[in-house]
Amino acid sequence: MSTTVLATEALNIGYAPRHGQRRVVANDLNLTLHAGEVVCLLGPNGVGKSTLLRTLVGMQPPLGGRVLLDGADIAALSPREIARRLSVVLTERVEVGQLTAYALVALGRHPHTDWTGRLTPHDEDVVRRALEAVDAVNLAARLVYELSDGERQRVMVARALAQEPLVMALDEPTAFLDLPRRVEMMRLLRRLAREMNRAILLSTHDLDLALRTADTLWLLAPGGVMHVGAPEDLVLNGAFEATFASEGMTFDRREGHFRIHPPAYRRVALEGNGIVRAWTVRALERAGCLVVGGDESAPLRVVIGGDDRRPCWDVHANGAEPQRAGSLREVAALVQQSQAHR
Ligand SMILES: Nc1ncnc2c1ncn2[C@@H]1O[C@H](COP(=O)(O)OP(=O)(O)OP(=O)(O)O)[C@@H](O)[C@H]1O
Repeated sequence: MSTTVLATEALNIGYAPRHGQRRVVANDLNLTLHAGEVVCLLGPNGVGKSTLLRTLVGMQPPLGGRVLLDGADIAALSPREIARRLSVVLTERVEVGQLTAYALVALGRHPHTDWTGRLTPHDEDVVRRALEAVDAVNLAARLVYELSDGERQRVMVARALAQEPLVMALDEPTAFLDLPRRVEMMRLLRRLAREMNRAILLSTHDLDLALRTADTLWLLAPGGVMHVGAPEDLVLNGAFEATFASEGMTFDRREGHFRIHPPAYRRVALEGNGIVRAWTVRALERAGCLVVGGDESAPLRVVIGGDDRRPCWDVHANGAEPQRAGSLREVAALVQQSQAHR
């Protein structure tokens, strides 16, 4: 197993205001993060992901236990000592005034420069390599406030990289990004972990991307219960499904994604296979149906015909003459009509 760069010992997290009630979010967390590893911290809203992340990076004191950064208790390290080992990328937009992307990334060298803050040729080299690593050399001279969300996020990751940390912690780095940019960001983080041997910890609500990208999931369930494991193990043992269990939604273990079930569903037997079947299931579920196999009995039967490029559907309702549909919009309309006439 590779080097442990961050660990917790019997860590309790939460809030202990001077006036008011103590609020425990999770207790007795014993977690480890290794060099070269991508860990995704997942959990439903309000379960405590940000609280844990803030405690791990030393921005919030623990209620009990310790966080060890590179073997040292983070509570005993100075901010500069922490910054040499750990960098943080937060979701909130930081006010950067008139800084260029280059100047912002160069700020990442601060923990390594002398009191004048002057960059040595080595520091400049590190900044250039950080920009290269996130494919942002062409953004160097641009003002940060003019960048798109995706471009700014890459520059923020470059700033974190320029710190040359052992651990990079990112709070929802894919928030505000469109799907291609989210995939790109996750790929980038994965590559940085592998090629630069960084440990990367990120919190996210992107369940699908986390399942596909993370080496390890830290799954924080309601009540502060933490499940740790490879994504596939946590799907197979049911922890993933249980953590996100919600009325009207079930997790499809075979496909690895959640299905949304409208509350009032009607059974529809579906005959047919392949890609047309998959999209027909989606359309029928959206129309409020529970789709069962073609060999099961149901008041409605849909039979797929044609081929993948030009499919058609025969809708049989309660033994009446079948009606032919040339699109899934028509299938949904026929299903709804037959419901109205029930
Ligand atoms: N400053 C605070 N003082 C007291 N309780 C707080 C404070 N900040 C957050 N909490 C509570 O701690 C719990 C965990 O909050 P946290 O923000 O860590 O959850 P989260 O998993 O990051 O949520 P989300 O996914 O919605 O961002 C919540 O019940 C929240 O109300």
